[in-house]
Amino acid sequence: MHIAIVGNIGAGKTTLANKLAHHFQWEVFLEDVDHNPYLKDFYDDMPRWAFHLQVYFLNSRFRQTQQIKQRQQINKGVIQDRTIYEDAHIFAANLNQSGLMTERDYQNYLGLFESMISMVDPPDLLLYLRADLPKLVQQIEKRNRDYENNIKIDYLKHLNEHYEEWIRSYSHGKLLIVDVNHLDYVNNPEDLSIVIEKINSTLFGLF
Ligand SMILES: Nc1ncnc2c1ncn2[C@@H]1O[C@H](COP(=O)(O)OP(=O)(O)O)[C@@H](O)[C@H]1O
Ligand SMILES: Nc1ncnc2c1ncn2[C@H]1C[C@H](O)[C@@H](COP(=O)(O)O)O1
Repeated sequence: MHIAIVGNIGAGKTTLANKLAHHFQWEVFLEDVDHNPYLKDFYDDMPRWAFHLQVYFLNSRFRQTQQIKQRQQINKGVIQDRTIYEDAHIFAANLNQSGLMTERDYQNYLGLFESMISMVDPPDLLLYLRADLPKLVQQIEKRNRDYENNIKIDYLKHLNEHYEEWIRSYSHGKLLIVDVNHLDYVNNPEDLSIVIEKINSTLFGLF
């Protein structure tokens, strides 16, 4: 079983991924953030570093998908924090449309993505955490990563628009949308139970 958690920056993916991994006793696969050599530079100067960051994320995410495939082959459950789809359909697309990644670099990137994607298995369940801008801002501030302090509201807004468009057309498998605006699964165990019930119901028909 493979559940992938998707959503905008600060939506609560990592927090939920860890909690679900604990609950189901499955392995968790997180994003390569702390050792990412481009992320800080990217936030300082997006046009300069957009292509480098996308290639880095694409490679690290692809490597992760292959590790997840191996776990699936031996019937291990997996919770994944963010997918390779989001790199291309959300982040790279947004950078290109916002004029922060040139058409030449974007097409080069998409060629690489297309070559890789045929080797990627979709998750059994895509769990989209939908959050409005105030919730995202509040949670990004709460996490307090210094390089994210200057993220513009417009950047988050455009990412949210891309998420909504992508989710509308998602067709690779089961999809569960959870509105997290009024959920606090950090401090409130009942809120976590609500999410777990929804997952069980969507995946196994249990409630
Ligand atoms: N539903 C929630 N309610 C309250 N706080 C949350 C919730 N989800 C996440 N948080 C807090 O918000 C911050 C960002 O969450 P995180 O899981 O790192 O988001 P993401 O991985 O989506 O970027 C963390 O400090 C986390 O404790
Ligand atoms: N593909 C990406 N392009 C740009 N930025 C990205 C990409 N994938 C992740 N990020 C950024 C967004 C955040 O600053 C960190 C971690 O993501 P989070 O949603 O907080 O887990 O990396």
